Amino acid sequence: MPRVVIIGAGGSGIPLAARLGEAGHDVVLLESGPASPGAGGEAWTVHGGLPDGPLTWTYRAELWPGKPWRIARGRVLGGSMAVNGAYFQRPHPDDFAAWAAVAGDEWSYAACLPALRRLESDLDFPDSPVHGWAGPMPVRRSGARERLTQAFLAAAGAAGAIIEADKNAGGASGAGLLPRNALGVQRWGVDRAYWGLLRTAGVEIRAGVHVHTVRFRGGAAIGVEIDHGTAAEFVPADEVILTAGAIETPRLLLRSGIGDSGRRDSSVQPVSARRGVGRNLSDHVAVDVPWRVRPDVAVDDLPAAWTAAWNAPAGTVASHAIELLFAALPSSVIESGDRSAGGAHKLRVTLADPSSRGSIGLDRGTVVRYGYLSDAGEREALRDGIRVAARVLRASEMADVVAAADLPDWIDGRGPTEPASAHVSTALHSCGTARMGDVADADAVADAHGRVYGTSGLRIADASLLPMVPSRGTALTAVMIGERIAELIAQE
Ligand SMILES: Cc1cc2nc3c(=O)[nH]c(=O)nc-3n(C[C@H](O)[C@H](O)[C@H](O)COP(=O)(O)OP(=O)(O)OC[C@H]3O[C@@H](n4cnc5c(N)ncnc54)[C@H](O)[C@@H]3O)c2cc1C
Repeated sequence: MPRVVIIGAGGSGIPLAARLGEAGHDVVLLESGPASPGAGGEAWTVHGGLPDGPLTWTYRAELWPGKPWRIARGRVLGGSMAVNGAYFQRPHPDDFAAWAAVAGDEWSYAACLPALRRLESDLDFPDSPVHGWAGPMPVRRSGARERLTQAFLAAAGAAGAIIEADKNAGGASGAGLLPRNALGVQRWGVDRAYWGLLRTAGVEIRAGVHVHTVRFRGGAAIGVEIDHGTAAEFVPADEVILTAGAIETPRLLLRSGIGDSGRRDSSVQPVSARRGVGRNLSDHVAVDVPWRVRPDVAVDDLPAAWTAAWNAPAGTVASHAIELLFAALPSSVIESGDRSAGGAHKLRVTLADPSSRGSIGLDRGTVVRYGYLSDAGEREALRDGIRVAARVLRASEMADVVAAADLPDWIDGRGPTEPASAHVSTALHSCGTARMGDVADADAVADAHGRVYGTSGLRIADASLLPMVPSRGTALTAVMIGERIAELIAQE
């Protein structure tokens, strides 16, 4: 069997490595961060995923020109899934339809459903025909008896949301409990979930090694160069697969001579001039609407940060699709990991189907330029989303839990650019930076199997491939991509 070297042990890389190993490939998985399964902490905190943490990459970013920001991604076995918020929603069938329109039927909902089922054990719906019951990722919904969450769902229903019993069933979008990859307080990232499979499949894992470039002979990838600081090490491969995430995968390509001449590293031999490398960054802009729980309401000692969401399709509450993400714990608790921290809760409003696109660069300064809200229709849609959040928070169904006097003035204003721009951020769901598509499509970097155009023996298998971000969080999508590319390789 050929020797496959996979770069990046995150949401996509670990499932891919495990499945290729199971299929008998000789697999080496290289990870820049340390090998500490479960190192990122518990599922109700994202403390481990904040900038400057010991297990993160920290980048300078720009939400739109002139609006600086800083972001983090996981740098540890498990990648960003080892430090994330642990909500685990499937993409909607409409998201698959949009991907398939660009990349072909191999990315339709029907084609991807076996991978969706194989990756999970849905502990709430084990008998459902659309769910799996024997996969590595445990899926569970919490908040069914939690007072704040139930008030939010009732208010969303009163504001017009369809109530979804199972947000991962692929039905009409609406409001419901969030599926999560956690058991009690324990986050169950890919590092934990696939650990047994990785071991039995004989995958060789090397952590703490940073891959600098892919090396080529002619247009064929022959291995990778590891940067040890003072020395370099060459790791030979029959095939190299990039699963370094939507920021580092395009940067690796640009460092290795793949991309257009203005973007790629000019000091290396050009390999392929596909101009889509580092462009087409698609992510969710977010506005956090702060609100306070009435002083007489006790907040439950919940295992979850985010417990429920309302996914409103385009044309229902705004011209774009909107997600309202409900946190049943105060933000400072979620971000500090300190249960005794008090403060405001946040209802997160995101633009779920953005048309704005950003870019990733090799620059030493600003690496990620999101290019958010470049279009007036998006700004208006986000304002509409904030107005819906205000309606939900002021609904009679929430009156027993929300201290109405503590809602910010700007939710009725003209935001988000003013005065609410101080509350705008990113949901950290980056996709699309080396996207799939037809070879004749000048912006496509890879085919539907992730094979990079203009090369042989080089493939991409992470969210960089997606033509656009799904209308939900991206963690489950990342795992599915790893599973799906393993299936597509088996069919070649
Ligand atoms: C703080 C945070 C919270 C989030 N919360 C949620 C959530 O609750 N729900 C949700 O659906 N989504 C969430 N997301 C998004 C989700 O976690 C990601 O979409 C998903 O993890 C992406 O998987 P990936 O494999 O593409 O990248 P990652 O999981 O980031 O993995 C990439 C891996 O590659 C490694 N790597 C990169 N470059 C190199 C190199 N040159 N050499 C060797 N190794 C390298 C990295 O260290 C990393 O381990 C969150 C993201 C963040 C950052």
